[in-house]
Amino acid sequence: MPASPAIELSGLTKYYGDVCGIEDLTLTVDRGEIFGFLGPNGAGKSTAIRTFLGFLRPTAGEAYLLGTPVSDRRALIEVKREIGHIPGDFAFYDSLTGRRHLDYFERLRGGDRREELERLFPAPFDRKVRTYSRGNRQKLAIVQAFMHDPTLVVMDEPTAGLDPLVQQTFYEFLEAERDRGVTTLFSSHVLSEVRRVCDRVAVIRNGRLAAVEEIDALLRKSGKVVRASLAERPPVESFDLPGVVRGEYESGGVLRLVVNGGYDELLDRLAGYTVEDVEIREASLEDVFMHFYTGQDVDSAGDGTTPDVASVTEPTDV
Ligand SMILES: Nc1ncnc2c1ncn2[C@@H]1O[C@H](COP(=O)(O)OP(=O)(O)OP(=O)(O)O)[C@@H](O)[C@H]1O
Repeated sequence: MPASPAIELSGLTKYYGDVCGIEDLTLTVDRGEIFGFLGPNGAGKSTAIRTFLGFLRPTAGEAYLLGTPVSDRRALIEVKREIGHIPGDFAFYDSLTGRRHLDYFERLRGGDRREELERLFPAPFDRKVRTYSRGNRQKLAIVQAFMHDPTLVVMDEPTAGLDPLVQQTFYEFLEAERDRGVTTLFSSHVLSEVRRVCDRVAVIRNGRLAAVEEIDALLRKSGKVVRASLAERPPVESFDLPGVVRGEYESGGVLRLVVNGGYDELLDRLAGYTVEDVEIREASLEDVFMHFYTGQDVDSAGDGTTPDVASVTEPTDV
């Protein structure tokens, strides 16, 4: 029998009273994936993680971890032995040293890989956590999440506070874990890191799933960014063409268009002006995000429905 998915969400919904945390999340994370949960502040990433790990009771729906329904509390205790977790707000005991924390987690769940991880993510383990920088707290959180050699690790913004070198070590570590068959899911609003390391990504917007995509497909779908310096400064609405999903003038006066097909029309239109310079490049994940966060009803399945350039608004903070 094939192994059950690492994570399965079925209509998972969580309301805090009247406030929507997440609504009707349905998705599957396969074994051995590095899966990204992307969304701006307040999108529902933490709520999703805390609900599918069983820390919050869902308002509706069900989650399965390694095939076990989270609502089965007894089975959940068992399956948690195979799971590692980095919460967004790790509640360390400030007056204890890092080492004492790790001793505690080792007694609780095991620590076969503790030494290896302490070497990989060194922190001042003999100092009290009170004195730790944000990065050192994160390193301690990483060591505790992986040291019992879990099958699945779920992390809420794990790289927050890590310096670039340690981030790099962390990404390489995740890739090596994937090669061993370990599944990791992490939330982020740092798009470059998701692009760098994830196999697939769920984009979450206002508590709902906006898309689940392979990273490559997401970037392909996002099309190209065309930056053009024009001698004239035609209104951005002049480029309200099929395939142009977003348009604006940058502060330096360069016209910037996110284009997804329909290049002929755009080139024809540009040819009507004096083009002093033009650059066409792959859209970044930031540009992709703008599709999802313009506040327009961009089709979540990405079937090409696009808002008019003129009505495209500034993206929210991602
Ligand atoms: N304990 C709570 N009580 C009431 N509302 C909450 C609570 N926790 C979260 N929310 C609300 O649920 C929604 C989703 O929040 P959540 O923290 O899950 O988002 P997030 O994507 O993790 O954001 P961030 O990146 O800022 O951590 C927000 O509207 C938030 O205000």
